[in-house]
Amino acid sequence: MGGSRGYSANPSDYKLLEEIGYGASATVYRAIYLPFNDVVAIKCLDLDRCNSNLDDIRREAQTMSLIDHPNVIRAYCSFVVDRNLWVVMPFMSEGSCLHLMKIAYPDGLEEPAIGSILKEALKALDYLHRQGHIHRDVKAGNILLDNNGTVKLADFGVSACMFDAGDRQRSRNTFVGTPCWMAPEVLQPGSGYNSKADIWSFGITALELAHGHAPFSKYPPMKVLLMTIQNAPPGLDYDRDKKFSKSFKEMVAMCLVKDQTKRPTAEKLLKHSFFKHAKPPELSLKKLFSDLPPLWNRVKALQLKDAAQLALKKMPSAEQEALSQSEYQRGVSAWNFDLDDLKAQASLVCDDDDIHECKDDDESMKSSLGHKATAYCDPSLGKLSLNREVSQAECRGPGSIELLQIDCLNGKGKNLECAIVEAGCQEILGLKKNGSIIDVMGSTSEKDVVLTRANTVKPRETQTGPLTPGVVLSRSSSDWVHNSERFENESLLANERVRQVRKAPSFSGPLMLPNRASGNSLSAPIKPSGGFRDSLDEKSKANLVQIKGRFSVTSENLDLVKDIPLGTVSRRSLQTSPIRKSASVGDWILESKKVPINHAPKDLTNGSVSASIFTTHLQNLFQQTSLQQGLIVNLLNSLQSAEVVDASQNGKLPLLPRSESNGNVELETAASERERLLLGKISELQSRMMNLRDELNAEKLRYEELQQELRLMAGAEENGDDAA
Ligand SMILES: Nc1ncnc2c1ncn2[C@@H]1O[C@H](COP(=O)(O)OP(=O)(O)OP(=O)(O)O)[C@@H](O)[C@H]1O
Repeated sequence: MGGSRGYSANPSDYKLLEEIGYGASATVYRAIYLPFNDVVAIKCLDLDRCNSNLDDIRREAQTMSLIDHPNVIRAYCSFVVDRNLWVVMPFMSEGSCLHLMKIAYPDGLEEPAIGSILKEALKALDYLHRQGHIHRDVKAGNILLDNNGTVKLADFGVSACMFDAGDRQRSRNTFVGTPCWMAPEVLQPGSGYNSKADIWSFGITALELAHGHAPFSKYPPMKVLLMTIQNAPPGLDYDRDKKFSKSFKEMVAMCLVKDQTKRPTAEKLLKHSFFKHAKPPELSLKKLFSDLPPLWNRVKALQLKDAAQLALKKMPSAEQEALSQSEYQRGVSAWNFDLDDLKAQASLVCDDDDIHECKDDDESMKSSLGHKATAYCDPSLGKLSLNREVSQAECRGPGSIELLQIDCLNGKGKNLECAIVEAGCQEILGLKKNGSIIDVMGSTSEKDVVLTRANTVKPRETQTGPLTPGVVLSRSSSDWVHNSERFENESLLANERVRQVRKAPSFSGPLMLPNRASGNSLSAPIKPSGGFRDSLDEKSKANLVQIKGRFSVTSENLDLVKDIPLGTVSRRSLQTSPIRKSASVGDWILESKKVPINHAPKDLTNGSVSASIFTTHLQNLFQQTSLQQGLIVNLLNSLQSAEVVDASQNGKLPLLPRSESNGNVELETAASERERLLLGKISELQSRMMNLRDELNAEKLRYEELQQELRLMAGAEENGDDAA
């Protein structure tokens, strides 16, 4: 292979210089072809990282060398060096449009520049399509610029062959590509696609150049897949994109039609008024790079930033994901998809902010990918990918990455990422304080910088891996513990649980929860009955009749506590009362056994018992009776108001209507109903009070009788002594 135009296939004829680009499986170097002293670019493809066999690679490289169009990068020659394929190409001194935007135009380019770039790229596509080729990877990262304004479409053939041997859709339902740029028909297996897929990607590239990033670029790939299939096509917004012309918007809309048959061909699109009025690139593009440092320095700065972003992800498990995400964010086209896997993952993705959207996504997936609902709930899928966003800065695409860069270049960076970038950027870019980059970037407001930093230091968590109870609990249980500390009330706890379930990602399938290790264990499952029930001892549980609000009623104390709101009982009374506060959950438990109300001393009449024992016992009894009396009085004092509040909250008593507009009749009805219920309660309480009074009087009588007996016994003893 090779040898065209006199370039040899001898590696020693080339001197590799700086790295000027990197992709999924290739690194691109600036190089000198020594015999001619000519600057070239050499793409070094790591054959070990490619899936295709050498024959496929050779064939594609040959195809590439046959291409002859001013807007398509052609290979001068290609040859194998160790385990690498070297492809020698013309050197494009300003690199790709993506790198250009990343380094200097985070919010996109101006329309005249976009028009020029797109027109040249479209000419390339027109040529390729006429030749029967589909590019399949049209994006800003593959549009190369030279300092004289030349625009060339790159990455044709070789990378496609590297990964899919000429057929992007493989038997395993996997395909490669950069999802944000992919046409819906490419993402949907079996539907087939043709050169119109390039027109869709071309439309996405137009948006990328206009905004600095592709639509949906902040989302993980599986979500992009869903959104591309289900959402309305992206486009230039008539309000947000006011600065762009109507013809530009129209041209984009023509490309981004979901029905591929309705998209124009490249030839037809070239006739659109937007391109008719496009300026020659040498006029509109040169000024874009006038103040920028050399390409290799820009690339190095971007690499440092990427490396720093990866360094931020310290957890080993996150590294792989971060790397993948970084590649994805960079728009690397060799992101490998397994459609089955993606469908499974996509069904589990649920963004906090996008619960609704996610729901729609699922619906769409069901219809567009032919999945049944049960497929999404199948725990056997085994894989879980919670909505993964490595960091806000990363996810917001090149624009936000650039802001971070600005922060660092200005020497304001304080976090790890900035520290690393800061250490290298100034030197790499050869910048002085009044250097061109700083001037260009200095226009960015302080606010943006602060925002970017804040976003970066607060990465959003994502977990990828098998759906195991541990994964679920590690997140939810800590939240639970935190929240249960705040809410003692069982009903509040239940509400909180509902909220947590809503907040948590929607996991489908049964979960085997581990047994509680200890009461304080963070991983302890929350029982449906809540904390209060757990606080009761075994005996209480056995007697448990009802848990009502904050109170338990057991069969032992049923009569005593029936319907009495104890929360209003004074503390002083409670210290010696049968009501105590549960230490664990702060609820009140009534222990009727402590003070047996109707307990009559059985041995009082037994003459063998000494009078002093009787006296102590009777004094205790009297004390308890007095306390009970005090308790009853306290209860009665507080009962009425407490009952009103409690009953109102429980819906037993109708609250008086507050709105005056309800009219007098309604007001009166409610008032009389309320009055009736209150009166009922009062009479019920009165009868209960009378019963208690009777009991108290009986106790008093009994007490007096006992005292009488005591006196008699004492007198008898005295008489006996005298007689003796
Ligand atoms: N001829 C060239 N002149 C200057 N820079 C180049 C040239 N070819 C490639 N590059 C730079 O190298 C980067 C990677 O090159 P390329 O896209 O061919 O690699 P890749 O592995 O195929 O990447 P991708 O993942 O996008 O397919 C480009 O985005 C561009 O910035």
